[in-house]
Amino acid sequence: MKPLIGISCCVKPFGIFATPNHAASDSYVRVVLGPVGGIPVLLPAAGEALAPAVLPRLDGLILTGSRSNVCPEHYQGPPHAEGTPEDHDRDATTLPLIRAAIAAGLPLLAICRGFQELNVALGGSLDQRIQDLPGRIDHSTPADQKLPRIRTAKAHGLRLQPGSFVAELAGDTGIAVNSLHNQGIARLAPRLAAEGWAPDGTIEAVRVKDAPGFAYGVQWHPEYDWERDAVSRAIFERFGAACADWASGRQSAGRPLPVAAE
Ligand SMILES: N[C@@H](CCC(=O)NCCCC(=O)O)C(=O)O
Repeated sequence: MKPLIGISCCVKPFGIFATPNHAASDSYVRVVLGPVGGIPVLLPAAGEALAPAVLPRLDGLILTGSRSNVCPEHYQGPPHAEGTPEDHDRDATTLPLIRAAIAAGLPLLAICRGFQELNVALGGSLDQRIQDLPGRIDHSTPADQKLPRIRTAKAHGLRLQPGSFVAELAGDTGIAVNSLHNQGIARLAPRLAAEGWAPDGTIEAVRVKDAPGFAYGVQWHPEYDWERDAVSRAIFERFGAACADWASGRQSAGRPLPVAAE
């Protein structure tokens, strides 16, 4: 049985009345159906009650990227600049969901905003516009480029911790990654180990130090280029293998399985 993979949604206005909808990018659905080898399950931003209800039925969790930003109140940061997009419903859902998933040992892959949520959920903080900090490069989405190029362009290289998860996948070649973010890790959460850095020192990859299984976060977007980039694909294949192991354990341990439709 293929593993069920939770994908975090954002609340986004749709249609002529801009009514709130719960949405996630097609790139996450496709990567779960592809190299992850699972069944995607979109998780609405329905608040903290979602975690205990849904986690026992999942075999893995992806925290997705988004243009919105973690509200600074969650890390005692200064208010965002006027017009900075936020998604309070998503924060209220993913921060407790991350803590519960890690406590349960559920395989977890946090991407971009999800990477930032992982750090905040575990007690870290964020810088809100890293391009304004001395010595830092601009990691944000170039507004004048076409989306395909932004998503697959390699914006900067990464220094990887020898022996770390991504370093094992990248071999000696090292990797270059896309970059679509304004925010970044300021104070690293105590339970996270940094394993990858941009040339300007921005933390780009972390591991949950005391997690029993797969629990990683990346600031870049491997879901945008796994069809052409071997390391991106391998990240999802390793995550999928961890989820498949979790699923087989869940079946054998008799943990709740979705009730088959009548
Ligand atoms: N908003 C945060 C996180 C950035 C992020 O997740 N980018 C993905 C954008 C996806 C899209 O363009 O739809 C930040 O700016 O740091």
